[in-house]
This record gives sequence, structure tokens and C-alpha cells, in this order.
Amino acid sequence: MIFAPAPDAPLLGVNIDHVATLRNARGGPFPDPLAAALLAVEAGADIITFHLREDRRHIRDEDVIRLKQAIRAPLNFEAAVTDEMLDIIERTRPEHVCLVPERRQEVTTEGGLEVAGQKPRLREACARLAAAGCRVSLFIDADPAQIEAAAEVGAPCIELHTGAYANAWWAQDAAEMARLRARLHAGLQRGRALGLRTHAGHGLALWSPGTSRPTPEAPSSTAVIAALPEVAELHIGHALMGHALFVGLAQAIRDFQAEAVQARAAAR
Ligand SMILES: CC(=O)[C@@H](O)[C@H](O)COP(=O)(O)O
Ligand SMILES: NCC(=O)COP(=O)(O)O
Repeated sequence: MIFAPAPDAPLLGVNIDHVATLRNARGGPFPDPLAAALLAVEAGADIITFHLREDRRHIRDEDVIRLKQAIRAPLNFEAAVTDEMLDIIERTRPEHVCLVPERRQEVTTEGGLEVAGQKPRLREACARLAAAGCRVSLFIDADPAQIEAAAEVGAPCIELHTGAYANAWWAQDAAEMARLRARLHAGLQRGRALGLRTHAGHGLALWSPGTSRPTPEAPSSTAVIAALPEVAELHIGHALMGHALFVGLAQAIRDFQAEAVQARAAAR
């Protein structure tokens, strides 16, 4: 199906972290997150997003260098607010930076950045990264105090954490979905009123639980958030890569079967 372009549709940042997760599970070079990023750009991704974690559990320093050299779309470098990360970002000079919180034991980014409680530190980081030519975004919860603090410290953008909404969606908890959608929408509107560019991301998915495809009655979590008019960018990774498995698995099986059949024929 070909969709007519919607001029106000959110840009899509494709997060490639979990291609690296899969690669690192075996310690070899495959699958290469750079190859995934190249394919993503060719397929229409507007932005390539990646998170260089302090523990390097998925993306590694050499991936960052290779991405910077080879990717022509804007890079969105997600990082904790540490001196080490700020130094790496200054050397890399990605187009976009998203400052995120990190905890060693978390399985993923479980909450938003505490901006209101560390304004001097964030003000300094935003100024440093702006001086390096990076557009800075702060990854925060849809909390009015954090949104106002983001504007105060000079960040031009915020990305609202959609993880709680995404979890409610997986559980199909209608009351919680309605409450969290309204909270996100109010947060996006507050951000816009403060002059911020507003993004959203984390945990967003495409297929509805219990159905093979989203329907108008049970839209995907991605559709619900994308429909909010203040969302200028969506950043999606984990479920997008999971979705790729299901849209690509049948072809992968055919490719491996063909390889085996041809090898056996050639060996005869
Ligand atoms: C900040 C954010 O929400 C994600 O982009 C981030 O990359 C999550 O970390 P993991 O990819 O390690 O789950
Ligand atoms: N900032 C959110 C992001 O990049 C993607 O998060 P996820 O879809 O991997 O949960």
C-alpha cells in the first residue's frame, strides 16, 4: 500500500540499539548496526537514533565513529549527562543529541531525566552541546515541572517518555491508556506553549496484542501517539526491530532454504 505523504506527519527516528544487542549476543560482527542504519535511511527513516550507554551494552564507541562517517541522515545521539559522554559527543558532532537518565541495573530507560533538580548541570550541558553545533533534546516524563525546567535550561527540544503509555497499551488497560495519553498530550501542549519542539518515544509498537494488525478500533500505540498533532518526531527502536522479524522472517527462511538447495546441487 502506498500512502500519500502527510506534510505534518512526525519525522521517524529509527533507533538501532537492538541490532547491536543481537550482534553482541554472539560477540561477532553480525548483525551490524551500521548496515541496519544504512538500510533504514534507504527505506525512508528521517533520523538514525542510537544510545551509547555507559556500560556499552549495545552500541559501542566504534559504532558511533562508523555511523558518523557513513550515515547521511541526521544522527540523534542519546547519552547520559556525564563528562565522558559530553566529550564523546563534542568529538562526534552529531546533528542531534538527546540527554537521558541512566541507571546501571535498568533493562531500558525507565523514567525521564531529572531536569528540575539539576538545572545548573543541564544548563551547562545544553550550552556546551549547542556550542558544538548539536540540537539538544531532553528525554523527560510528561511532568509540567520537568517541561518548564527544560525550557529554563535552554533546551530547544524535549522528548516525552512514552514507556508508561506503551506498557498500558500492551496490557490493553483502557483507563490507564486514556489517562496517560491525556497526560502526554497536555505535556506536549505545554512544551509547545513554552516554545519547545516536542518529540515522543519509547516502547511504541505497531501490532495490537491479540490481533495480527492494528485496527481503527484497536490502534497501535504508535498510531495513538503519532496522531497527537504536537509530535514533531517519533523515536522508535525495540518494537520496530521486533516487527522487522515478523515482516522479514518468511523471506529469511526462503533465503536459507535456497542457499542450502543450491549448495547441494552445486556439490553434486
Ligand atoms: C532513551 C530511550 O528511551 C531509548 O532510546 C534508549 O535507547 C533506551 O535504552 P535501550 O535502547 O538500552 O533500551
Ligand atoms: N528515545 C526512544 C527511542 O529511541 C526508542 O525507544 P524504544 O522504541 O527502543 O523503546
